[in-house]
Formats: sequence, structure tokens, C-alpha cells
Amino acid sequence: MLTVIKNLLSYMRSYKLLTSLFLLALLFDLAFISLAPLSFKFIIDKAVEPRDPDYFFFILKVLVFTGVICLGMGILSDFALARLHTRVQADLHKRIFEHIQHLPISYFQKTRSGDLVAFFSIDLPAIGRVMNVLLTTGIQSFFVVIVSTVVLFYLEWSMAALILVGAFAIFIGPYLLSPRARKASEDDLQQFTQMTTELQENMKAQKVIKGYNLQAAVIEKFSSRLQLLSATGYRRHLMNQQLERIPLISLLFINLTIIGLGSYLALTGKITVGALVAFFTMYTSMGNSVFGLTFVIPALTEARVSMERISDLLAQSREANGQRISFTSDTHSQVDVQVDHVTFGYETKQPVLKEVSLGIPPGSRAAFVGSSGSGKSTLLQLLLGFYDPQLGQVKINGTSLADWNRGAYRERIGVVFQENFLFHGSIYDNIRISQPLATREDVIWAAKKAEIHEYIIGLPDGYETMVLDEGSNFSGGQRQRIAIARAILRDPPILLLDEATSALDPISEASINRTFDELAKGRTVISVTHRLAAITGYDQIFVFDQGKLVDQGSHQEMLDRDGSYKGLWEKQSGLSLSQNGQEATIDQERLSRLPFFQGVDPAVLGEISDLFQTETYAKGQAIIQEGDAGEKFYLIARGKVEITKAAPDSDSGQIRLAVLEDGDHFGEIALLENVPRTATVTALTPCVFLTLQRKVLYYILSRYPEIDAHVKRTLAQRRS
Ligand SMILES: Nc1ncnc2c1ncn2[C@@H]1O[C@H](COP(=O)(O)OP(=O)(O)OP(=O)(O)O)[C@@H](O)[C@H]1O
Repeated sequence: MLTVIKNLLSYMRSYKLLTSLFLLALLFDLAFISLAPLSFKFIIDKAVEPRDPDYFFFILKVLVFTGVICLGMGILSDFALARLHTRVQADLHKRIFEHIQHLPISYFQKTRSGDLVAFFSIDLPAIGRVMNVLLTTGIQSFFVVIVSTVVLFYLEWSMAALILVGAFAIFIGPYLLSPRARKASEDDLQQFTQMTTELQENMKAQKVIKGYNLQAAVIEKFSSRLQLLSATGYRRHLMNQQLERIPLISLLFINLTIIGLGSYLALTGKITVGALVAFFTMYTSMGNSVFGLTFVIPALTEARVSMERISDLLAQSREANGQRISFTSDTHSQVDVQVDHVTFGYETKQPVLKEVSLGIPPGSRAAFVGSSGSGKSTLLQLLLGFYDPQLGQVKINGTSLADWNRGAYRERIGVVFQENFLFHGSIYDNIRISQPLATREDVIWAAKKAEIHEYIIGLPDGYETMVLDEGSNFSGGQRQRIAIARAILRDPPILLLDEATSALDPISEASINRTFDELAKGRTVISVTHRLAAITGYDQIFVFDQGKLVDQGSHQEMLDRDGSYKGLWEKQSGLSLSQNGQEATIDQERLSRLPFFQGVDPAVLGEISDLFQTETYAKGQAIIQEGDAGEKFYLIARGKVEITKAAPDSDSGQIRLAVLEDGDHFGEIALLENVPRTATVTALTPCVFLTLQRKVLYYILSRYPEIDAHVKRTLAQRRS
């Protein structure tokens, strides 16, 4: 209880005047409430029994006069409390929100969103409640109990002493129960935040849930969650009921004792009738106050849990922020990036980047390429200062990023992520967010560069069109273009692109890449991409494999070197897309590099390449479902897919086996025989595939028995 009061006082510290006004007004109010019952003693003993009307009216006038003053004071205290309450709540909301904004990205990755929401939906209201209850019922009851106790001792000490013993019993029960009650509150809160996290996830996952017909499974999972929540909720309610019930039983016991003893004392003439009536009235008022106090206890227990959660949050370290260096206007276009022996892992013992060193001179264009999961995006996030390396350092213009003022540094960065968040608000505001000083013309200029202007002005509300639900009323490509417009509008000296065109169709992609080329002049551009054709003109390409930098140089230099880049390039070459991105083709040479077609006559390969069909899939769409019949082979002409398998324990969902991208293939066993698919394949970005049906392939091969045998043998070997 003391901790809660101490915390409340610290929240109210900034409002000393308002708090003093409230307490003063409350004091008047309370003085009247607690002393009014004493008037019975004077009315009965000095006016009613001696039949003295003058004295009676005198007391009545005093009562009315002080009553009116106290009523006014009571109203004043209500106003003061309302203001105090809202200001303290607003302060706490702001303080928590502000603190959350400065927490490192890693905090958000390990914290469930339900927990964050609960700070605002559960903890702050609990603090608000206890503040109200303590400052009204709490203080009032406490004050009345103290004054009444003194007056009761003055009226009749023996009965007052009995009440004190009873009061001890009233409080000792809840005191002993409170650790269990607190634990019950904590458990319930934890279950509640887990439920809200699941609920939020469920809302976002509706397409996947419906696409995979998972309704029954998620309802069942949610029901189990609700059962756990009901169990903790039941325990919490029961505890709170008991906290209120135990004092009531003690109160009943005291009532009975006092009635018996009081009447006996009056009967034997040890106290006057006036004193007895005053005693009972006073005692009743005290009893009500004690009763009021019993309501304070559950509120205190809840608030204590919430205050602990909030102070844990506020104790979380903020993002490291060097104070020394920030950009000056003359360094605007001079950003030199050095990565110096950097080792980093999200989990300290599992490095995702190992001893990476590279340099990107000012005004140059660099690309990070490599297989999925090789650490490209992670390095980009280190360049953004989202994480700090465990070993080595990232240097910007020769100074370690740790010494930069991160806010000032990031203000000079334009970044386009793979997934770009759009805020609830107009398209105009969503673009302008990167440059609050931008004029309407600037915003339109950026939108034109990002090739989204024409689309926006075609909408009924144009730039004022509202973005709903994180941008669900726009396509992935449109969202990406809005994000590109944002980055362009910022006019930054350093542009970071993380698969910035992954959601665009090939024509738009080529055209946006030309815009980026144009924008690159005088800036440092760092692009993470798996689409090598887009970066052949870059000054430097860095190739990553399993967290290591394995090759670097220009496109041509690395092709000449026959290193890992050449392998990546060859995988993607020989596949082309029509301008509209709807038709893909594969050339003979590329086909001959597929393991099971190696050594096959070029003429036959020519025939086979004509048999491939183009299939397109939207992001999130299932291409193959585990268990389905397999009759097709897939080659990714463009896009990225995820291969997953149901976990052996059906509750754990899907296990990710691999991520494949441009030039990769899957499903070749289907060319051999119709066996059920052993995994599920889902499009992570919009995808274009070249597909080959077993029946169609075998129709061709049937004309070439030798080749037929060779292909079947190689496929069978690959299967084993
Ligand atoms: N927030 C995270 N917490 C833990 N591990 C992560 C996190 N983000 C990425 N990883 C892991 O770090 C490794 C490198 O991931 P990263 O995203 O940097 O690879 P990438 O080369 O950019 O891949 P992609 O092309 O698929 O985006 C992967 O094994 C990935 O699972």
C-alpha cells in the first residue's frame, strides 16, 4: 500500500497547487462528515432532555451553516480531483508512449503486442481507478476512522477499545490474503495480454486463416486460451471477493458486541442516552468508512501489479544514442560507410554476420546480394543503427555509429523496406511524413517520381484518400510506391533500399529502378536485392553467404572471377519476362543447367522449353499444399517463396524449411511420379513461375527413349 501511495504522490508531484487545493477542500468536507454525528450528544443531552428550544435552534443553525460551506468545499474538491486525475493520466500516457518510442527495435521483437496494448488498456486505467478511490473513499474513510476513533474514546473508552480490537481483525485478514491476491491478479493480467496478442494476430492473419480453412483450428486454440483466462479470472475474482468479504464478517461481529455492551452501559446509567446515540451514530459512520476502505484494498492490489509493470517498462534502457556527432549542412551529400570487422547475432551465441568488413565511398552505389537468410537485411539494419554489433563497428564518415546522434543521423536517411507500413491517415500525410516541411508541390513531385501520382489523382478523393487498416485498401505495389515517394521526398544523402521493388511488376520495377539511378547521383545508395539484373551497373556488389562476405567487386569483375557471384548470376540468367510480367520464358542453355536435363540434346531442350507455362501468384497465396497430388515442376522466374511443413506436434503450426527465389526450382519429384507433396509452398512476394506438367514432358520424351531413360534415372537419383 505504501508503494502505491508513494508512486501516486510521485505522479502528482508536478501538480502541487492542484493537489493542495483538493486536499484543503476535502479536509473541510471531511471535518463536517466526521464530526456531524457528535451533534446528537449536544442536541439530546443539552436541548431535547432539558427542553431548551433556543439551544436546539442554535445547534441547528451551526449545522446548516457549516453544512453549506462543506458542501461547497466538497464540490470544489470534485473539480480539483477531476482535473488532477485527467492530468496525471495524460502525463502517464505520454511518458509511457514516449519511452516506448525510444526503446530499441529488439524490445519490440521480444515483446508481445498484447503486452504493449495492456499498458494502456489495463495498467493505466487500474492506476486511474486507485487514484480516484484512494483520493476520495480512501482519504475520506481513513480520516473519518481516525476522527471517529478519537471521539469514540472521548464518549466511552471501553466500547471504543473493543472497536479497535475488531478493526484489527478487519484488516489482518486482507493483509494476509494480499500476496495471493496479487499473484492471482498478475496471472490474470498475463493471460489477458496473451489473449489480446492472439486476437491481434488473428485479425491480421484473416487471409491466411480463410485461405487455409483454419477457422476450426483457430477457434479451438482460442477456446483453450479462453479456458486458461477463465481459470485465472475466476481466481482473481474470488480473491477480490474474499478481500471484501472477510472485513464484512468482522464488522458484523463488532456490531453485535457494541449493541449489547452499549445498551447495557446505558441501562446501568454509566453513559447518557445522548452519548449512546452519538456513539452509535459515530460508530455507524465509522463502520461505513471502514466498509469503504475494504473496497480500496482490491484496487490497491491491482494497481500495485500495474505500477510494477509500468516501472519495469520505464526501467528498460532506451536505444543507445551518441550525443557527439550530427550532420551539418555541408556534409549533406558526403556519406561514407565503413563496416569494420562486424560480428552480430540476434542471439549472442548465434552470429548472423561474421567478421564482415566493407567500405562504401560517398556518392557510390553498393548492393548486398546472396541467398535468403545470408544476413543482407541484417547488415542494412545495423547501418540504420537498429542494432549494435557485438564485435567491430559501423563507421559513418569515419566516426563510429555509436557516437552519432541517432536521430540526426536517421533524419538524413531515406529508407524503403520490404514491408512498408502505412499509417491511418491520408495518402498525402503518409508521403509527407518523411519531410514535414514539404509543400504540396514537393509531395506531388515525389509521387510522380515514384510513379504513383497518376493513380492517386484517379481516386475520387485524390491525395486525401484515406489509408485504412495499415494500407489494406492498396495493393502491395501501390504501398511500396507510396513508401518510395516518402524516401524520395526526404531527399537524403544516403538511400537504403531493402528489396525496395519486390512488390512491383517488371515494367514498374524497371522504371522505378531508373528513378533510383537518377536519384543516386551525388548520394550513397545501398540496396539489398536478390534481383541481380537490377544492380549490374552498381559500383560495388557485396556477396553474402551464411553471414560471411564471400565476394565483392563490380558485376563484370565478379563474373570474370568465376566465384560465388557467377553462380548466382547464372541461376537467374536465361529466364526472361515479357514487359507486362505475365509471360515468362526460359532459354535452352538455362534449361540444360537444370540437373536432370544436363546432357540432353539441345534440340529436345528447345522443344521442352516451349512446353513451360507461365503461372502468376499473389503475395501470400499458396502454390502447393502439403499432401496435394503432385504433377507439376516449378521454376521461379521472379519472386520469393517459402517452403514449410506442418510441425509433428500439430499445435506448433508450420516449420519453415527454406526460402527460394529467382532462378530456384521446386517440385521436381512430380516429374517422376504422382506422389503427394511433402511440403507447402507459399508466395512471399508476387511471383511468376515457369511450370512443366509431367504428362506434357513425358509426351515429348516418349519420342526419345534414350533421353527419357536418362531424365528418369537422374530424377530418381535426386529423389533418393
Ligand atoms: N529479428 C530477428 N530475430 C532473430 N533472427 C533473425 C531476425 N531477423 C533475421 N533473423 C535471422 O537472421 C538471419 C539473416 O536474416 P536476414 O533477414 O538478414 O537475411 P537476408 O539475407 O536479408 O534474407 P532475405 O533475402 O530472405 O531477406 C536469418 O537466419 C534469419 O532467420
